Amino acid sequence: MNFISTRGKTAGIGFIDTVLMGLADDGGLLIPNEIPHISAARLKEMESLSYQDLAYEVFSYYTNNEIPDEDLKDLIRQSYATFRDPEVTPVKKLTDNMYVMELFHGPTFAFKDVALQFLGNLYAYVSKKQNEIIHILGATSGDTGASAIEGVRGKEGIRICILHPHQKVSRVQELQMTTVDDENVLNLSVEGTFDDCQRIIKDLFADVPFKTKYHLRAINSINFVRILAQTVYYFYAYFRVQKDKPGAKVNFSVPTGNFGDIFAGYLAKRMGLPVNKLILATNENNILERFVLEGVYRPGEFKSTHSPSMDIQVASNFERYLYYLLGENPQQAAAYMEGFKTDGVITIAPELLSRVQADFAAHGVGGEECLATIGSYYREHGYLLDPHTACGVAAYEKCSPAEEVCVTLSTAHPAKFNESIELVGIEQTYPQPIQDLFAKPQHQEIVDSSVEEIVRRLESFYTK
Ligand SMILES: N[C@@H](CCOP(=O)(O)O)C(=O)O
Repeated sequence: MNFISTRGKTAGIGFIDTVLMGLADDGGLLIPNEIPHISAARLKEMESLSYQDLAYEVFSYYTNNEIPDEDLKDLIRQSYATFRDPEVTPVKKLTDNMYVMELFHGPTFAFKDVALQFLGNLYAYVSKKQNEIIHILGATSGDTGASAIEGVRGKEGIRICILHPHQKVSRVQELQMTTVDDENVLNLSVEGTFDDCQRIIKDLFADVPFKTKYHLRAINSINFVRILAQTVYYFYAYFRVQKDKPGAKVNFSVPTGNFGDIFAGYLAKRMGLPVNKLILATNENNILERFVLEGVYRPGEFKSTHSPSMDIQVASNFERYLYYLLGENPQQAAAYMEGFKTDGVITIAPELLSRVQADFAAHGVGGEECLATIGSYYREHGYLLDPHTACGVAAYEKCSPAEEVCVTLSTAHPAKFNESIELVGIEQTYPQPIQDLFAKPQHQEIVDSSVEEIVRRLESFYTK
């Protein structure tokens, strides 16, 4: 196993180097040179593994023996010991054919912890073993930032800078990031949107001399390890459902903005997990829905919604999927991405669209629909959905036939988005770690959205 770029000019990269490279040096995204296939017999044997053992098994297909077994097990153990639920990602049944997989039991109450607790520990491990300086640079629409900071705060040999869009994340998301007072953390609040933050990050990672000089490392889902760690919970949920409904075909409804979480599901399917349909749930920023329905990938006008973590126009991982859709042809993938850069649109042929629609269904959930879903699940099932999960549930209702089984990924705890929960007229009690945030001072610098400004702030942070 080694890793190659979707654009074909970077290849033969080992696992640790893939982690460190983040974005491929040719500007593409790193992917395995071949997707490992797990046989049906082996899947059967994996059914009763604990979350940690399952993670070890899935990671082992990719780590290329670069991390000794005991060290890998230890990294996994440490990473999931911080979760409040012993199952890590418990699966709850809400109706006969509908399950919710709760991904929010980690330290920052969002699914990002599943991958970023591991990646934070892995960075610390590599930094120590290889005497590597790790300067993490990331962009967030709210959840990734807090989770990445939590994963590495106070860790020796590591500095982290996170860009978030100024006043476009929820109050709790902002507090989670900016109340951290460790010296190795810098929060830049960018006057712009998440897409501006992500564009800056990608420009800086694509500048190989700059990236090398400052040892830039990625925590966003451009980093393949993010995808890999998120793949594990698809296996976990599928096996839990099989226990309840042996032989059931399983759909997954996935709230997604950057296409990372749902791409992890696609990868699990390509590895042999019998995933039926992947339902792509998004909000009014519905570029991905339009792609699945019409075969046209074109950013629209940015809208602030009840589900700010999905307020994204340009989805980072789309390029990984495009590569597979184009028959693993890097020249074509590079040409499509070049076309997107110049014309701002990708249009695929009808035969490719049929393939997309064989794998995915999609629904962009409106604001009223999102709030109505929160209200009805609270009243009818006594279950409080966060607004992103509510988009997942609304998309499940629209796209998954009633007789089919579906798992909706619950990506965050509702306490992170009280602004929206209040609008439904529901009063919630915050978990203590969230309540505590309101009394803490904040640390952040408000900056404009130019690359030059960010470089200036980074250079002063790195040379402190
Ligand atoms: N929704 C994300 C945006 C960044 O996505 P990532 O999966 O690439 O980290 C967030 O909450 O920050």
